[in-house]
Amino acid sequence: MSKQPVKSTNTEGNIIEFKNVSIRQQEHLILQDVNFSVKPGEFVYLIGKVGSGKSSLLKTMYKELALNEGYGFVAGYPLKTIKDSQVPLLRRKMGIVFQDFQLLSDRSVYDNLMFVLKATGWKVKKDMDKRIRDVLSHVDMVHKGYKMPHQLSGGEQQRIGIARALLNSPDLILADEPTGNLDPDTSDELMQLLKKICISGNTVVMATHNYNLLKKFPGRTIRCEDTRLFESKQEEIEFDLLD
Ligand SMILES: Nc1ncnc2c1ncn2[C@@H]1O[C@H](COP(=O)(O)OP(=O)(O)OP(=O)(O)O)[C@@H](O)[C@H]1O
Repeated sequence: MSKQPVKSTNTEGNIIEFKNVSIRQQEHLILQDVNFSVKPGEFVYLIGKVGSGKSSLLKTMYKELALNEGYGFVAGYPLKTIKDSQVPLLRRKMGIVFQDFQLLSDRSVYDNLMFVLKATGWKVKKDMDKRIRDVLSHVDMVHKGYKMPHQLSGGEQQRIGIARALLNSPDLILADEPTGNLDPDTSDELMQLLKKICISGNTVVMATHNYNLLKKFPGRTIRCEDTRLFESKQEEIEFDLLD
């Protein structure tokens, strides 16, 4: 009998749910009383000052940081009880986009993407080629597969970072300061791309410092402050206080 695919949502219909979670780095308490949930298809910003815990929260979601206190559920998996052997399965349900792109500099765009497909169990060359073409087309980079990363602009490299995140058709995109190294126009283009990906059915959680983007592309905003999370209404965000 074939295995049923793991359902991405919990019984409450949430793709992410945290209840009474505390997050620590080493011994230090970074966030406490973390309670929030995200429905499939939502776009959620995570904001807060430098060191307020945005990356730590994202890392907890992709199981780079252990969740020891409270209940955490992400894309089908309970974070506290997930087995080590299941972590690759969790990671396949999500695409992660980093500020510094994290492309392998010694190989072409195509080979960067091929590397991830091979590492995640793809075997059939024809299917792999098609998937690479599809994700490159999604980010308008279909003719750049032969380029080396250093031959691309920062914005183009980040498009490849997003293409890589999409390879395994994830339900969830986690983006940690994806526009942090980009100029304002390129940041806008990236945002439009992430919004398009969200509209096509993905859930997106994006940590950002870029409050101009928040003004231009308003959305649900969760703020990390003084070790706690707060839902912020757009009009309540004191833009000048956050940088
Ligand atoms: N590996 C680590 N070991 C110990 N402490 C850490 C580690 N990583 C982060 N911290 C600390 O945890 C706190 C939260 O850091 P985190 O990176 O989550 O914040 P952030 O809001 O994402 O900040 P930034 O906006 O600068 O990326 C900071 O005080 C940081 O120094």
